[in-house]
Amino acid sequence: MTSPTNAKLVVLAGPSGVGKGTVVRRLRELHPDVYVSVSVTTRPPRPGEVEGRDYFFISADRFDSLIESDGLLEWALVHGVHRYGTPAEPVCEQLEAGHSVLVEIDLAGARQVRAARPDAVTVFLEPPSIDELIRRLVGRATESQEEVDRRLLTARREMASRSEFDHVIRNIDVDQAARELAAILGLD
Ligand SMILES: Nc1ncnc2c1ncn2[C@@H]1O[C@H](COP(=O)(O)OP(=O)(O)OP(=O)(O)O)[C@@H](O)[C@H]1O
Ligand SMILES: Nc1nc2c(ncn2[C@@H]2O[C@H](COP(=O)(O)O)[C@@H](O)[C@H]2O)c(=O)[nH]1
Repeated sequence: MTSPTNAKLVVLAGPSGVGKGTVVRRLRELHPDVYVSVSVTTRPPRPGEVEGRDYFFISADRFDSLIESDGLLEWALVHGVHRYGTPAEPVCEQLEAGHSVLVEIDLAGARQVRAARPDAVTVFLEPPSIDELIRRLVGRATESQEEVDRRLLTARREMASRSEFDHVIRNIDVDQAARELAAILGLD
């Protein structure tokens, strides 16, 4: 898989609740043509999530088939519960067509992409503080207390990995963070 043009593969990672989804939504408002990969997941949809927009919600058997057929650029068991993966084909197609691609994934996935595609540009989105991260995760109110605790445990490990990334964006203000991400994607 090569990208003959200036098309970039940009990986956005960061702890659960830091605001990755929120920043990517703002990026899409600013740059409606940006291509954002849609992951597959074995997690059930949350209220309001739309198939094919937020995720492709698939069965564990289907996920196994995608792994076996090399259909995923990367995949991971995230927070020890559900599997998530990046479908390889649409990413390759976009890059070959000269379009930059943004993938929003966890730390394990970011490491796999970096190994498979050393030309990928990695971005870590960090919170202003751990207390603010907790406020955001709890305030979102989409997870049980048990799940919040699990995500915070993972978050502490992920925060320690920030120096592995090519860029670090501190998500204080959503608009500012989205503009910094756009600049990395070469959209400004
Ligand atoms: N800059 C910000 N200031 C204040 N609140 C924010 C900011 N960015 C995001 N939030 C809020 O934080 C919460 C978590 O954001 P979001 O769901 O985008 O996180 P995430 O990193 O995508 O999480 P996950 O990895 O679990 O999917 C949301 O309620 C969102 O509105
Ligand atoms: N390795 C991958 N991680 C992914 C992918 N898609 C999303 N994610 C990460 O999962 C967590 C949890 O997401 P949620 O929607 O259940 O809150 C989040 O941190 C995402 O970054 C993927 O394709 N591969």
